[in-house]
Amino acid sequence: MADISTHEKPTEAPSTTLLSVRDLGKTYPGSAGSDAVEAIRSISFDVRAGELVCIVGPSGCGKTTLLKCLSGLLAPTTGSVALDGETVLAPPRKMAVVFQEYGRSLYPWLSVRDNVGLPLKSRGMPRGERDDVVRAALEEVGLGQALTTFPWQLSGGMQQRVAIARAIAYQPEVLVMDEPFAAVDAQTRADLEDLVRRVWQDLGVTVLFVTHDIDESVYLGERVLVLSSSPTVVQEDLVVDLPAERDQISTRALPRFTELRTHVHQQIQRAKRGDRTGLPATPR
Ligand SMILES: Nc1ncnc2c1ncn2[C@@H]1O[C@H](COP(=O)(O)OP(=O)(O)OP(=O)(O)O)[C@@H](O)[C@H]1O
Repeated sequence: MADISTHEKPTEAPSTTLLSVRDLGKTYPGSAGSDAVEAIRSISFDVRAGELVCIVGPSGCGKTTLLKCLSGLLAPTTGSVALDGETVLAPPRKMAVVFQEYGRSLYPWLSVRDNVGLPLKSRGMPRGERDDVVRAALEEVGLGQALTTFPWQLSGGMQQRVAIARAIAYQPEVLVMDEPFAAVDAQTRADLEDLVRRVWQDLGVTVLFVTHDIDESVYLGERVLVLSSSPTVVQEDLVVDLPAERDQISTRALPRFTELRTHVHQQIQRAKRGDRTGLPATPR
Protein backbone atom coordinates (compact mmCIF):
# COMPACT_ATOMS: atom_id res chain seq x y z
CA MET A 1 0.00 0.00 0.00
CA ALA A 2 1.37 3.42 -0.91
CA ASP A 3 2.25 5.95 1.75
CA ILE A 4 0.21 9.06 2.15
CA SER A 5 1.95 11.40 -0.24
CA THR A 6 1.86 15.12 -0.52
CA HIS A 7 2.29 17.28 -3.58
CA GLU A 8 5.54 19.02 -4.30
CA LYS A 9 5.51 22.74 -3.62
CA PRO A 10 3.92 24.16 -6.76
CA THR A 11 6.88 26.12 -8.03
CA GLU A 12 6.69 24.68 -11.55
CA ALA A 13 3.14 24.62 -12.81
CA PRO A 14 2.44 21.69 -15.16
CA SER A 15 1.19 22.66 -18.60
CA THR A 16 -2.33 21.47 -17.77
CA THR A 17 -2.71 23.82 -14.80
CA LEU A 18 -6.12 25.42 -14.97
CA LEU A 19 -6.24 27.36 -11.72
CA SER A 20 -3.18 28.84 -10.14
CA VAL A 21 -3.19 30.47 -6.71
CA ARG A 22 0.01 32.28 -5.83
CA ASP A 23 0.89 33.70 -2.39
CA LEU A 24 -2.73 34.71 -1.88
CA GLY A 25 -3.32 36.74 1.25
CA LYS A 26 -6.41 38.49 2.53
CA THR A 27 -6.66 40.97 5.38
CA TYR A 28 -10.03 42.50 6.15
CA PRO A 29 -9.59 46.12 7.16
CA GLY A 30 -10.72 47.01 10.67
CA SER A 31 -13.76 49.18 11.03
CA ALA A 32 -15.15 51.39 13.82
CA GLY A 33 -12.23 50.85 16.19
CA SER A 34 -11.80 47.12 15.52
CA ASP A 35 -8.47 45.68 14.40
CA ALA A 36 -7.81 44.41 10.90
CA VAL A 37 -8.29 40.62 10.51
CA GLU A 38 -5.60 38.71 8.66
CA ALA A 39 -7.82 35.87 7.44
CA ILE A 40 -5.37 34.33 4.96
CA ARG A 41 -1.61 34.79 5.24
CA SER A 42 -0.24 33.11 2.13
CA ILE A 43 -1.79 30.31 0.10
CA SER A 44 -0.30 28.78 -3.04
CA PHE A 45 -1.55 25.78 -4.98
CA ASP A 46 -2.37 24.68 -8.50
CA VAL A 47 -5.36 22.76 -9.78
CA ARG A 48 -4.99 20.83 -13.00
CA ALA A 49 -7.80 20.64 -15.54
CA GLY A 50 -10.21 17.86 -14.60
CA GLU A 51 -9.14 17.45 -10.97
CA LEU A 52 -11.53 17.15 -8.03
CA VAL A 53 -9.88 18.93 -5.10
CA CYS A 54 -11.40 19.21 -1.63
CA ILE A 55 -10.46 21.94 0.82
CA VAL A 56 -10.79 21.38 4.57
CA GLY A 57 -9.60 23.30 7.60
CA PRO A 58 -10.61 24.41 11.08
CA SER A 59 -13.67 26.59 11.48
CA GLY A 60 -12.93 30.21 10.65
CA CYS A 61 -9.66 29.42 8.84
CA GLY A 62 -10.71 31.35 5.76
CA LYS A 63 -12.24 28.75 3.43
CA THR A 64 -15.06 31.03 2.31
CA THR A 65 -12.67 33.95 2.01
CA LEU A 66 -10.45 31.82 -0.22
CA LEU A 67 -13.37 30.79 -2.43
CA LYS A 68 -14.53 34.39 -2.75
CA CYS A 69 -11.03 35.39 -3.87
CA LEU A 70 -10.85 32.45 -6.30
CA SER A 71 -14.18 33.29 -7.85
CA GLY A 72 -13.45 36.98 -8.26
CA LEU A 73 -16.01 38.10 -5.68
CA LEU A 74 -13.34 39.52 -3.39
CA ALA A 75 -9.98 41.06 -4.24
CA PRO A 76 -7.01 39.47 -2.45
CA THR A 77 -4.79 41.82 -0.43
CA THR A 78 -1.65 40.15 -1.74
CA GLY A 79 -0.89 37.54 -4.38
CA SER A 80 -3.03 36.46 -7.29
CA VAL A 81 -5.39 33.92 -8.81
CA ALA A 82 -5.10 32.94 -12.45
CA LEU A 83 -7.59 30.89 -14.45
CA ASP A 84 -6.29 29.52 -17.74
CA GLY A 85 -3.37 31.93 -17.42
CA GLU A 86 -5.58 35.01 -16.97
CA THR A 87 -5.59 36.88 -13.68
CA VAL A 88 -8.99 36.71 -12.00
CA LEU A 89 -10.23 40.26 -11.32
CA ALA A 90 -14.00 39.64 -11.54
CA PRO A 91 -16.25 36.55 -11.58
CA PRO A 92 -14.95 34.55 -14.56
CA ARG A 93 -17.28 33.22 -17.23
CA LYS A 94 -15.55 29.84 -16.95
CA MET A 95 -16.46 29.36 -13.29
CA ALA A 96 -19.73 28.52 -11.52
CA VAL A 97 -20.26 28.55 -7.75
CA VAL A 98 -22.69 26.48 -5.67
CA PHE A 99 -23.30 27.76 -2.13
CA GLN A 100 -24.63 26.04 0.97
CA GLU A 101 -27.83 28.06 1.12
CA TYR A 102 -29.78 26.58 -1.76
CA GLY A 103 -32.94 28.15 -0.32
CA ARG A 104 -31.55 31.61 -0.94
CA SER A 105 -29.87 30.87 -4.25
CA LEU A 106 -33.03 29.81 -6.12
CA TYR A 107 -35.82 32.21 -7.09
CA PRO A 108 -39.08 30.88 -5.58
CA TRP A 109 -41.26 32.56 -8.20
CA LEU A 110 -39.45 30.90 -11.11
CA SER A 111 -39.98 27.28 -12.18
CA VAL A 112 -37.08 24.86 -11.98
CA ARG A 113 -36.60 25.23 -15.74
CA ASP A 114 -36.43 29.03 -15.51
CA ASN A 115 -34.11 28.96 -12.48
CA VAL A 116 -31.66 26.70 -14.29
CA GLY A 117 -32.00 28.65 -17.54
CA LEU A 118 -31.63 32.12 -16.05
CA PRO A 119 -27.82 32.46 -16.37
CA LEU A 120 -28.08 31.15 -19.95
CA LYS A 121 -30.78 33.70 -20.73
CA SER A 122 -28.56 36.45 -19.32
CA ARG A 123 -25.83 35.21 -21.64
CA GLY A 124 -28.17 35.56 -24.61
CA MET A 125 -28.64 31.86 -25.41
CA PRO A 126 -31.72 31.42 -27.65
CA ARG A 127 -34.78 29.76 -26.12
CA GLY A 128 -34.63 26.49 -28.07
CA GLU A 129 -30.98 25.85 -27.31
CA ARG A 130 -31.51 26.94 -23.72
CA ASP A 131 -34.34 24.45 -23.21
CA ASP A 132 -32.14 21.60 -24.49
CA VAL A 133 -29.24 22.53 -22.22
CA VAL A 134 -31.54 22.94 -19.19
CA ARG A 135 -33.23 19.60 -19.83
CA ALA A 136 -29.86 17.81 -20.14
CA ALA A 137 -28.55 19.43 -16.94
CA LEU A 138 -31.67 18.45 -15.00
CA GLU A 139 -31.45 14.90 -16.32
CA GLU A 140 -27.80 14.76 -15.23
CA VAL A 141 -28.87 15.52 -11.63
CA GLY A 142 -31.87 13.15 -11.73
CA LEU A 143 -34.54 15.85 -11.99
CA GLY A 144 -35.59 15.44 -15.60
CA GLN A 145 -39.26 15.37 -14.54
CA ALA A 146 -39.16 18.57 -12.47
CA LEU A 147 -39.06 21.20 -15.26
CA THR A 148 -42.29 22.95 -14.36
CA THR A 149 -42.04 22.47 -10.59
CA PHE A 150 -41.23 25.40 -8.29
CA PRO A 151 -38.32 25.24 -5.82
CA TRP A 152 -40.60 25.47 -2.79
CA GLN A 153 -42.32 22.26 -3.91
CA LEU A 154 -39.03 20.36 -3.63
CA SER A 155 -37.06 18.91 -0.68
CA GLY A 156 -33.80 20.57 0.41
CA GLY A 157 -31.73 17.93 -1.33
CA MET A 158 -33.70 18.35 -4.56
CA GLN A 159 -33.29 22.13 -4.38
CA GLN A 160 -29.54 21.66 -4.08
CA ARG A 161 -29.72 19.39 -7.16
CA VAL A 162 -31.41 22.26 -9.00
CA ALA A 163 -28.59 24.59 -7.93
CA ILE A 164 -26.05 22.05 -9.22
CA ALA A 165 -28.00 21.71 -12.49
CA ARG A 166 -27.93 25.49 -12.89
CA ALA A 167 -24.17 25.50 -12.35
CA ILE A 168 -23.47 22.73 -14.87
CA ALA A 169 -25.93 24.14 -17.42
CA TYR A 170 -23.67 27.16 -17.46
CA GLN A 171 -20.98 24.78 -18.78
CA PRO A 172 -18.19 26.03 -16.55
CA GLU A 173 -14.62 24.77 -16.69
CA VAL A 174 -14.42 25.04 -12.91
CA LEU A 175 -17.23 24.20 -10.50
CA VAL A 176 -16.65 25.72 -7.07
CA MET A 177 -18.75 24.39 -4.19
CA ASP A 178 -18.80 26.02 -0.75
CA GLU A 179 -20.03 23.50 1.83
CA PRO A 180 -22.94 22.67 -0.46
CA PHE A 181 -24.33 19.77 1.61
CA ALA A 182 -23.97 21.15 5.12
CA ALA A 183 -27.71 21.77 5.45
CA VAL A 184 -29.12 18.43 4.30
CA ASP A 185 -29.66 15.13 6.14
CA ALA A 186 -27.06 12.34 6.08
CA GLN A 187 -28.76 10.11 3.49
CA THR A 188 -29.39 13.01 1.11
CA ARG A 189 -25.83 14.13 1.62
CA ALA A 190 -24.48 10.72 0.62
CA ASP A 191 -26.63 10.79 -2.54
CA LEU A 192 -25.42 14.29 -3.40
CA GLU A 193 -21.79 13.29 -2.86
CA ASP A 194 -22.25 10.50 -5.37
CA LEU A 195 -23.93 12.97 -7.70
CA VAL A 196 -20.88 15.26 -7.56
CA ARG A 197 -18.54 12.36 -8.38
CA ARG A 198 -20.77 11.34 -11.30
CA VAL A 199 -21.11 14.86 -12.68
CA TRP A 200 -17.35 15.28 -12.37
CA GLN A 201 -16.71 12.02 -14.24
CA ASP A 202 -19.43 12.54 -16.88
CA LEU A 203 -18.61 16.15 -17.70
CA GLY A 204 -14.86 16.28 -17.07
CA VAL A 205 -15.34 19.53 -15.17
CA THR A 206 -12.73 20.66 -12.63
CA VAL A 207 -14.22 20.72 -9.12
CA LEU A 208 -13.10 22.65 -6.05
CA PHE A 209 -15.13 21.52 -3.06
CA VAL A 210 -14.96 23.14 0.39
CA THR A 211 -16.26 21.09 3.29
CA HIS A 212 -16.16 20.87 7.08
CA ASP A 213 -16.55 17.12 6.83
CA ILE A 214 -13.28 15.17 6.83
CA ASP A 215 -14.83 11.91 5.62
CA GLU A 216 -16.59 13.76 2.81
CA SER A 217 -13.31 15.33 1.68
CA VAL A 218 -11.59 11.94 1.48
CA TYR A 219 -14.57 10.19 -0.14
CA LEU A 220 -14.94 12.85 -2.82
CA GLY A 221 -11.49 14.17 -3.51
CA GLU A 222 -8.56 13.19 -5.65
CA ARG A 223 -6.63 15.62 -3.48
CA VAL A 224 -7.36 17.22 -0.13
CA LEU A 225 -5.89 20.60 0.73
CA VAL A 226 -5.73 20.97 4.51
CA LEU A 227 -5.64 24.61 5.60
CA SER A 228 -4.08 25.77 8.85
CA SER A 229 -5.92 27.90 11.36
CA SER A 230 -5.99 31.63 10.73
CA PRO A 231 -3.80 33.38 9.54
CA THR A 232 -4.02 30.65 6.99
CA VAL A 233 -1.54 28.74 4.89
CA VAL A 234 -1.82 25.37 3.12
CA GLN A 235 -0.83 22.91 5.83
CA GLU A 236 -0.89 19.86 3.58
CA ASP A 237 -1.68 18.94 0.00
CA LEU A 238 -2.69 15.29 0.22
CA VAL A 239 -3.13 12.81 -2.64
CA VAL A 240 -6.18 10.56 -2.14
CA ASP A 241 -5.08 7.27 -3.64
CA LEU A 242 -8.44 5.53 -3.42
CA PRO A 243 -9.91 3.75 -6.47
CA ALA A 244 -11.63 6.04 -8.97
CA GLU A 245 -14.86 4.06 -8.73
CA ARG A 246 -16.21 4.83 -5.28
CA ASP A 247 -19.34 3.90 -3.43
CA GLN A 248 -20.57 4.84 -0.02
CA ILE A 249 -20.32 1.39 1.51
CA SER A 250 -17.26 -0.35 0.09
CA THR A 251 -15.03 2.73 -0.29
CA ARG A 252 -15.67 3.90 3.27
CA ALA A 253 -14.96 0.35 4.49
CA LEU A 254 -11.47 0.30 2.90
CA PRO A 255 -8.55 0.36 5.38
CA ARG A 256 -6.99 3.04 3.18
CA PHE A 257 -10.04 5.25 3.61
CA THR A 258 -9.66 4.96 7.39
CA GLU A 259 -5.94 5.78 7.19
CA LEU A 260 -6.55 8.84 5.06
CA ARG A 261 -9.43 10.23 7.12
CA THR A 262 -7.45 9.65 10.34
CA HIS A 263 -4.49 11.47 8.82
CA VAL A 264 -6.60 14.46 7.78
CA HIS A 265 -8.28 14.48 11.19
CA GLN A 266 -4.89 14.59 12.92
CA GLN A 267 -3.77 17.39 10.62
CA ILE A 268 -6.81 19.45 11.51
CA GLN A 269 -6.25 18.85 15.22
CA ARG A 270 -2.69 20.09 14.72
CA ALA A 271 -3.97 23.06 12.77
CA LYS A 272 -6.30 23.93 15.65
CA ARG A 273 -3.35 23.81 18.04
CA GLY A 274 -1.37 26.07 15.73
CA ASP A 275 1.16 23.33 14.90
CA ARG A 276 2.01 23.83 11.24
CA THR A 277 4.40 20.94 10.75
CA GLY A 278 3.27 18.11 8.50
CA LEU A 279 2.53 14.66 9.86
CA PRO A 280 4.72 11.72 8.91
CA ALA A 281 3.25 9.35 6.33
CA THR A 282 0.95 6.65 7.68
CA PRO A 283 2.63 3.27 8.20
CA ARG A 284 2.52 0.86 5.27
N1 LIG B 1 -16.19 40.75 5.90
C1 LIG B 1 -15.35 40.44 6.90
N2 LIG B 1 -14.82 41.41 7.66
C2 LIG B 1 -13.96 41.13 8.65
N3 LIG B 1 -13.56 39.87 8.96
C3 LIG B 1 -14.07 38.85 8.23
C4 LIG B 1 -14.98 39.08 7.17
N4 LIG B 1 -15.32 37.88 6.63
C5 LIG B 1 -14.63 36.95 7.32
N5 LIG B 1 -13.89 37.53 8.28
C6 LIG B 1 -12.98 36.85 9.23
O1 LIG B 1 -12.02 36.14 8.45
C7 LIG B 1 -11.75 34.87 9.04
C8 LIG B 1 -12.06 33.77 8.03
O2 LIG B 1 -13.48 33.75 7.79
P1 LIG B 1 -14.14 32.74 6.72
O3 LIG B 1 -15.61 32.92 6.78
O4 LIG B 1 -13.48 32.91 5.41
O5 LIG B 1 -13.70 31.34 7.33
P2 LIG B 1 -14.34 29.88 7.09
O6 LIG B 1 -13.19 28.93 7.20
O7 LIG B 1 -15.11 29.86 5.84
O8 LIG B 1 -15.31 29.78 8.33
P3 LIG B 1 -16.34 28.60 8.70
O9 LIG B 1 -15.51 27.36 8.86
O10 LIG B 1 -16.94 29.04 9.97
O11 LIG B 1 -17.32 28.51 7.56
C9 LIG B 1 -12.59 34.81 10.32
O12 LIG B 1 -11.77 35.24 11.38
C10 LIG B 1 -13.70 35.79 10.06
O13 LIG B 1 -14.18 36.35 11.27
